[in-house]
Amino acid sequence: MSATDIHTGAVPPRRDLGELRVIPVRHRARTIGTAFAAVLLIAILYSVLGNPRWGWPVFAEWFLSEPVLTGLGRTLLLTALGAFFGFTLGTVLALARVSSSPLLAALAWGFIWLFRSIPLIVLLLILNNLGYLYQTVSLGVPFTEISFFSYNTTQLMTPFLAAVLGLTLNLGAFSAEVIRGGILSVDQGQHEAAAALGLPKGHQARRIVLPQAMRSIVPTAFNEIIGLAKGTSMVYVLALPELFYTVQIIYRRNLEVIPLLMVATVWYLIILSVLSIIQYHIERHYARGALRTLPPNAFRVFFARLGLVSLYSPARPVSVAAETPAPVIRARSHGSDWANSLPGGGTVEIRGVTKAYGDLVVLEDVDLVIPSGSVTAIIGPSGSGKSTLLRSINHLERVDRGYIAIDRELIGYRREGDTLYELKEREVLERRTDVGMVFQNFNLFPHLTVLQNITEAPIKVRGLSRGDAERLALDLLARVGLADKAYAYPRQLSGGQQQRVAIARTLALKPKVLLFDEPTSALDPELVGEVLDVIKELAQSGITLIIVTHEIGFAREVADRIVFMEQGRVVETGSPEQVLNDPQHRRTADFIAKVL
Ligand SMILES: Nc1ncnc2c1ncn2[C@@H]1O[C@H](COP(=O)(O)OP(=O)(O)OP(=O)(O)O)[C@@H](O)[C@H]1O
Repeated sequence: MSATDIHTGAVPPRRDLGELRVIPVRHRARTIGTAFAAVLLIAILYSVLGNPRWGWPVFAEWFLSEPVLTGLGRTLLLTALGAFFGFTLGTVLALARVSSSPLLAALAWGFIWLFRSIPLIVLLLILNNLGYLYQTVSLGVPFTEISFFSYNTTQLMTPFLAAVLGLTLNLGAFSAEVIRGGILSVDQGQHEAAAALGLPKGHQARRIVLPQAMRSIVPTAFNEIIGLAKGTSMVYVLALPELFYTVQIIYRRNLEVIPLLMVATVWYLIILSVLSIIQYHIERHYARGALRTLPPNAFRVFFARLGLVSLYSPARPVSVAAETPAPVIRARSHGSDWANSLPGGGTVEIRGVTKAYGDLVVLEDVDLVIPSGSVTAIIGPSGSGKSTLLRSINHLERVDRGYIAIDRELIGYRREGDTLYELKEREVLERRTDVGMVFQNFNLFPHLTVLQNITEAPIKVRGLSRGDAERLALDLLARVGLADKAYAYPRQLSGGQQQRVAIARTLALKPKVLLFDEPTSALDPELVGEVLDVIKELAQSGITLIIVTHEIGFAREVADRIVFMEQGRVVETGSPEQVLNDPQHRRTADFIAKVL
């Protein structure tokens, strides 16, 4: 660019820029490192291929020979069976470890402790000698003559069965801890959201918790499987001719030790490479929703290395929409099927509710009746027990004294005279579906698309067909202004959009009562309005709304009644004008003066 250009501010013609040559910065250390790597590689290749003692002709003779391939087949079969049964056992043990039954958890812990302590080789030898300890293996009713079957242990426990059993027990114990680590890594909010939607425990584990846990399970699990594939060589102690034992037999006869060890090594390298590719794809599968953009698949990485394509496809969002064409969404707003089929609001009765965490009394003798179809805002200082009260309404928290009923039906209990019997999990889940809950942190399921988030509970809990559930979900998404986001994953949405999806998800169960736990406090100020607008519209729908909020202006605008809580007690209730403009208690007045 000339000096005149600078003074006049004229932009140089485009072709001038095109003619400029770009010289990338030189990294001297990187160049030396690359040269060193190249020399090292050449030296290794020269030493391996140039030294006749490696015996490559013998390697070539045996690499695809029948006994080696038979041994390889056995290694692969042992790996597959050990991995399948080992991880199945590991999953059961991990679920037992995190279960609320102390005995079950202790039993699982004992199993893991024992089988992680015993070296695999010792375990295999014990199993191989089981016939010495127990002559027969039988199944029957203890202390009676009844027997369903009985086998001779020595005949039953073949070397192959002992190998599969030993590898299964060993991998089961190690993988249980890997799986438990994965389960613990899933946010508590995910469990709560699933429970609040009334999803049964088994379904929660299968559809919500385990798929998310897989992200941290898969890398370590593959380490275990690779260890297992190599660990199968340990079954030589059972004289079972898998890959390693087969080459041992061959080199003892022809004394070509190194070439035959190379045969085994190269096959193990191939197994490991295949497992690594499988691992990459499984990790990629479970990354759906966890990342805003999926990592490229292995083929793309390969072709990108060759410079044939770019590593990432241009601006292609991770959404099913990219793979499945989205159906035409017919937005039906007011007067839709959904709105017409609402069950109407429920009356919430909270009677003498008291709850403590250890010595800390969080709720003390709370008495409230919230009429059907009303909008109640609960306000109060931090730690006053607002969220705990809300969570007690749908039995996410168990109260110590008193009871909570919706339309005269207790949520977590059955009443007989003066006694309350706690309901079974299934019954609690059924009743809970009348009470929807929207959380502060949205708690959407990140591995499911927006549509799947909404349809999960209606299909599982309400028994809707997939088609009906999807129609309902699309209708609700249109109502909250997100019809075009049905096939996106939650992480691809803004906070405000995520919260609107969470509201739609809750509405899909057609609850009588809707609980909002500070629905806007995790949002940036400019996103608060869009969520509040949706809640304002819901206030007209006839559903009973109970909102814990710090948005006093919003509470004034939308609520019929305000409840002020402090130190676990209801201090004052009344219309917004009364509580906010003319509070009866000094503590209410102090709080309002501080927040307004
Ligand atoms: N699981 C728990 N274990 C022990 N203490 C708890 C537990 N959950 C809540 N608490 C305590 O109970 C009290 C009430 O908590 P809660 O979350 O209901 O208050 P809050 O009024 O909703 O507060 P905030 O407005 O800050 O959310 C707090 O002192 C809190 O530390």
